Amino acid sequence: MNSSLNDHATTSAVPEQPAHHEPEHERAAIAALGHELRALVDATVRTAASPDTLHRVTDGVRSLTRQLTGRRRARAEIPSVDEFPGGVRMYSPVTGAGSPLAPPMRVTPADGGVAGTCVLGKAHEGPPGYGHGGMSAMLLDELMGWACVAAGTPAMTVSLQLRYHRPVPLDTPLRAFAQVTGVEDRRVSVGGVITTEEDHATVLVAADGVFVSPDPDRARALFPSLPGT
Ligand SMILES: CCCCCCCCCC(=O)SCCNC(=O)CCNC(=O)[C@H](O)C(C)(C)COP(=O)(O)OP(=O)(O)OC[C@H]1O[C@@H](n2cnc3c(N)ncnc32)[C@H](O)[C@@H]1OP(=O)(O)O
Repeated sequence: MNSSLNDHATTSAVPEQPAHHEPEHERAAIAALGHELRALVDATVRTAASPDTLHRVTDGVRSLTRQLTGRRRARAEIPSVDEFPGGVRMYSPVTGAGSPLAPPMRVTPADGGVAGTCVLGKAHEGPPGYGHGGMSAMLLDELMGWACVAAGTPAMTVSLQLRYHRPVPLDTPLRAFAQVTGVEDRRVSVGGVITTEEDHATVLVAADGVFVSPDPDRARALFPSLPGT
């Protein structure tokens, strides 16, 4: 599960006949393209190439984009390769192996909560050499959503408070951690932090969030393609 409840789906093209492929085969292809696109994004924001080179690359990228033809996913359509809520989200802007925007963060269970590891690059920069504050918020929001799922209470963010103690370094292995701290009816309280992998004791960013499990009618309206809604 993750926080990719946005409109990126409307611009993602899918293979013309995805049903003919095994999910793992499809996921591998999606991840391979995502990997190359992230490399392209990284090269794009780091390059000092000449305008001529940039124009030539622009033409090449435009012709590549034209190859992603076929049926396009509808706005609220859940990809067949995904497991929502609570599993693989191939195009999540935080965890998605197929997303050119994602670091991507790898999520695993950890003592009483969930841990997320990733490296932010130049494309995620805020202050020179450090991560954008919005990226930290996005990483934590996502991971705190995963903590809700891990606690058996899938829920959406209704409030997120961030405290930025130290800048988050780019090109450095990071570790985020999130855990549910309380559940009251449909309201779930969640805490989260970001540290470096090297130094778990120094908190760079801390967050407190309130998440709410939508009532069944609201869930059906929000996620019409979710099985069981
Ligand atoms: C289903 C799982 C989906 C998982 C997706 C991954 C999520 C990852 C994290 C995200 O990024 S989510 C995206 C950003 N969040 C949103 O877009 C949520 C926008 N908000 C909503 O759509 C609705 O508020 C929501 C569906 C979450 C809840 O609507 P409901 O109509 O089901 O609940 P309602 O508004 O009645 O509120 C339920 C309880 O929460 C309380 N509440 C609402 N907002 C609150 C708030 N800000 N702080 C504290 N409590 C709050 C509210 O008072 C009430 O308390 P009581 O039950 O005691 O009356």
